Amino acid sequence: MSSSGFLVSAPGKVILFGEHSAVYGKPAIAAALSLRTYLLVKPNERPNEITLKFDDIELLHSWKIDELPWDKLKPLINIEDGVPEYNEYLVPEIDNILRDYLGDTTTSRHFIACHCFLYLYVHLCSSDSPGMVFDLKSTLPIGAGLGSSASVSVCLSTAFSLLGKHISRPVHEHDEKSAPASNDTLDFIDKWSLIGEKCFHGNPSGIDNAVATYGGAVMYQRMKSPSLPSVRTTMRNFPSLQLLLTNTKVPRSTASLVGRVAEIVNTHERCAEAILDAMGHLVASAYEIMIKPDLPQADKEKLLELVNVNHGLLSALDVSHPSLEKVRIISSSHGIGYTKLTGAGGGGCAITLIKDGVKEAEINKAIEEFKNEGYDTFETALGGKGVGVLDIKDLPAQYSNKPLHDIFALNQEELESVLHHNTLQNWKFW
Ligand SMILES: Nc1ncnc2c1ncn2[C@@H]1O[C@H](COP(=O)(O)OP(=O)(O)OP(=O)(O)O)[C@@H](O)[C@H]1O
Ligand SMILES: C[C@@](O)(CCO)CC(=O)[O-]
Repeated sequence: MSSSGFLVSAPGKVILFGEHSAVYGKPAIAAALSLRTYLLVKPNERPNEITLKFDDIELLHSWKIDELPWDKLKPLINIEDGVPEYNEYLVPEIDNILRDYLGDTTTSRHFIACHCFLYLYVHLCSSDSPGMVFDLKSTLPIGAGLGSSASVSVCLSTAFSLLGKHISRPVHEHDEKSAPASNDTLDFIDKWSLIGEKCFHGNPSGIDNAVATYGGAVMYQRMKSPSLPSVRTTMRNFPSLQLLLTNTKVPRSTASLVGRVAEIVNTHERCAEAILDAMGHLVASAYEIMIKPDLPQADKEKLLELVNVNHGLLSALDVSHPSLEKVRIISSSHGIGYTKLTGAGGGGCAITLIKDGVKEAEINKAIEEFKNEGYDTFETALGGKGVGVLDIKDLPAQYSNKPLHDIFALNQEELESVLHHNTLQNWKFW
C-alpha cells in the first residue's frame, strides 16, 4: 500500500425478494446498489494511536493502540480453520468489556459503531500495527434498509485484513500474469464482515455483507446449521428492471425488526412457518423468471405479482409501516407497478417495479406525490462492483493533490462522481 494511505469502498444493496425469511434459511435475491461507503485509511500524526472519524454519525474517537483491551477480547473469539465464530453466549461479556472501555461513547449508534470497529480491529490487527486514521463517509442513507451497516462492516474488515496482512491487495488484470486467489480473499472478507454485521445487529442472514463483498446480483441462502456454509448463486443474466427506490426517511433499527419477526415466529410457530415457506417458494419462482433470457412479458407480469405477494407476507410478519403502505397506495393509484418494502422494513425504503408500457409522465406524477409526502425517490442501477481498493496515489491528478478531507466534504452526488464514476478505472477489485 502507498505510504500516503488508501481508500476502500463497498456498495449498499437492494433486496428484491426474501428479506426476513433469509434469516430462517430461505433463499433471497439481492443486488448491489450504486450508492457506496468509502473508508480512507491514512497514517496518524500520532503514530501510537488509531483515530475513528465517522462524520456521518458525528463520531470522532482516538485510542492508544497499546491500551486497547487486547488480552480481554482476543480469547473471546473462536477461529476454526481460519473461520471466525461469533459466540453469542459471550456477547454479554464482550459488551461489558467494551462498555467499560467505551464509557464516553454516549449514543447507541456510536456504541454499536465502536463495538464493531474494535471487535474487528483487535482480531485482525495487532498491538504493533501502525497508528492510522480511519475516515469513513457513505452515500447510503443510514438505517433505511439499503445495507449501510454491511457496507461499513465490509470496508472495515477489508482495511483491517490488509493492515494485518491477512490478504494481499488486488491487482489489475494486466498487472500480473498469474491471477491471484481472489475468491479466497473475498471469502475471507465476507466471513469477517459477517462478524461485523453480528456486532451491528445480532442475527443477520449474511446476505447484506455478501452483496457488499462480491457485488453483482445473487440468490443467497443461509444454511440452518451454522456449521454449513451459505450458498451464493451469482445471477449473471440479471434482467435490467426499471425500478424506483423510495426512502420514506422513517427511522428504524434492523435489530429490533428482526427481533419482532422472531417474536411472531416463536408465538405463532406453525402459522409463521407457513408464511416463511411461502416466501421461500416465492423466491424460487422469482429466480426461475429472472434468469430467463430477455424476460418475456408474461413472466415480467408474474414477477410484478410476486413483488406484491412478498410485501403482503412481510406485512403479515408485522414489518410494514404506514409510510410504506402510503408508497404502495401512491404507486398503485397511478398504476405504475407494484411496491414492496426492501431491507428490514418498519419505515426505511420501498422498491417499485415499474410495469411495461407505463408513460414517463405517470411515473413523474407518482414521484411528485412521493415528494409531497417528504419521501426521496430515485431510479437506480443495480448489480455493480463489490469491495474495491484505491491507492491515494492513483486518484486522478486534479484530486490527488487536494486534501482528501475536502473530497469527503463534497455532497453525495459529487462524492460519487469523484470517487466512483470518474475514478472507476483506477480502483482495483479482487
Ligand atoms: N455511514 C455510516 N457511518 C457510521 N456508521 C454507520 C454508517 N452507516 C451505518 N452505520 C452503522 O450501522 C448502523 C445501522 O445499521 P442498520 O442495520 O440499522 O441499518 P442498515 O444497514 O442501513 O439497514 P438494513 O440492515 O435493513 O439494510 C448504525 O447504527 C451505525 O452504527
Ligand atoms: C431483514 C434482513 O433479512 C435484511 C436486512 O437488510 C436481515 C438479514 O437478512 O440479515
